[in-house]
Amino acid sequence: MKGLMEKLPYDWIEEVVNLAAECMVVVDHEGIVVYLNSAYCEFLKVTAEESIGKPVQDVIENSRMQIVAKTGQAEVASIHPINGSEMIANRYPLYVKGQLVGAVGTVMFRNAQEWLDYSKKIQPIMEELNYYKTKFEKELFSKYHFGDLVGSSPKFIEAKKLAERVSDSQSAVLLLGASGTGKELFAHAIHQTSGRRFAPFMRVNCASIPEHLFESEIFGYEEGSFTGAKKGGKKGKFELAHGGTIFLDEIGDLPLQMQSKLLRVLQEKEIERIGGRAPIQIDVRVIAATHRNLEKMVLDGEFREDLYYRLNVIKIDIPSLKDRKEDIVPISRILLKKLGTKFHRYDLDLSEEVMLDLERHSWPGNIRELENVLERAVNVLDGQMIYPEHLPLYLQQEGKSHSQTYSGQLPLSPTQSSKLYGPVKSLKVIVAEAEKEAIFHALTEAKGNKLEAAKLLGIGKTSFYDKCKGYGIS
Ligand SMILES: Nc1ncnc2c1ncn2[C@@H]1O[C@H](COP(=O)(O)OP(=O)(O)OP(=O)(O)O)[C@@H](O)[C@H]1O
Repeated sequence: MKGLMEKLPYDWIEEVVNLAAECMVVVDHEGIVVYLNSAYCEFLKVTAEESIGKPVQDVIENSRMQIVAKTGQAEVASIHPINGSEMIANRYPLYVKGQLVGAVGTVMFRNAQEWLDYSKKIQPIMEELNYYKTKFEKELFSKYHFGDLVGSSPKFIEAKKLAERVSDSQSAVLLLGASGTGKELFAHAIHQTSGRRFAPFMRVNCASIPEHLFESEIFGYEEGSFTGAKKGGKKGKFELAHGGTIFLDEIGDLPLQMQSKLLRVLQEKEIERIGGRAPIQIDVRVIAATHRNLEKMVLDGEFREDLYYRLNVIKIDIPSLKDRKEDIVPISRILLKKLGTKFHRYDLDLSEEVMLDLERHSWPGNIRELENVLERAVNVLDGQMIYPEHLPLYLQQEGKSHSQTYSGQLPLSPTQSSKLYGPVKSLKVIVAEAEKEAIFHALTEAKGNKLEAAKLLGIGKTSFYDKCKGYGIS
């Protein structure tokens, strides 16, 4: 091999090194710089003259060249922070006639501009990756603890104590309660207190997955198992939850056919991907939740009895807000604190009248509805105290009808009337306000589902969307 470069004019060699090796440094056995090419000089903003003869660590920050020159161990594609940038460095020991005489180092990119161009391309990709990583971690790992479950009513304390006691058991848990009572929060807290807390928490909304996609979502599939199957296949939720907890939300909405498939997984403790040849062992703890009456569904033949018994090992009834009125104000205060942080509004409080209005309402949407009511109040509030006029119209009306029924002072004097109703507005404005409130109310009841909300209001989809647009409701 010797002499291969003999025909290469000497002044070409340097150019070739500059072009081919990008940034290059050569050190001797003691780690003293013996060569630094012009691209590296340019990048480091030094001259070759001032660098050659110096220990490499004095020329290149974070250098490990002196180590490689001693150990003879190559370091390939290592991340090397220089000038505030993460460079990719290769360090090779230099052997001449079988003797370790030093080391040669290169970093990718010939100059800072090249690096900048590259990092401009890579930056948005890294940001996107971080965004999905955080989202994935957020979704996959539970975030609530029992400390987040506010309430001191006996029924609620009983439910919370039972949940805490069974957290570490491997048995299935069935959470029963009306919509918005905190079933998902309970599921998170149980997982978070269990020995599985460092493993994933996977939520499956049985009501929202279309029937034809259920199997592939839950059990996954192998590559090429059907038209449109992703390359490399896909893991199902059970596989993703391996070692952790799977939360089967709205289990009462699971179609019968899917109930049989789910039962099989729970019995066999293994799943088979669509198009897969071998079963996959899984170890997951199941927590199911529903607002529906599963016992009645079993009697009506809508829910499999055997599945019901599998899921109903530990049953926890979560009380509705109307059955724990004493918790309404403490929960509201906690929610106001959270809203304060979200909207940068601090020391928010409830007036006496508002506390009474909140305690009087029946809260069909439970804590979710309470959250929406308070968020709305914070949005229309100027100071820190929430008064009845900051509540949605339907709550104001309830409050008013209560005072009308019980005050025994009807008809009201003009002063009383304007105190209660405020200044007289045009009928058009009053109708618009009432419509807006009705839309908010329906959206709360329908958990944000616009089609459902339109149905509740008895109007068409287009008309509903038009109204939302008109009132700036997104
Ligand atoms: N005890 C509680 N203390 C404070 N906030 C709560 C409590 N319970 C529920 N919440 C809040 O109320 C909202 C609804 O809770 P969650 O989603 O857990 O209810 P859910 O019963 O699972 O509802 P759905 O059946 O509609 O899915 C959430 O934003 C949650 O943070």
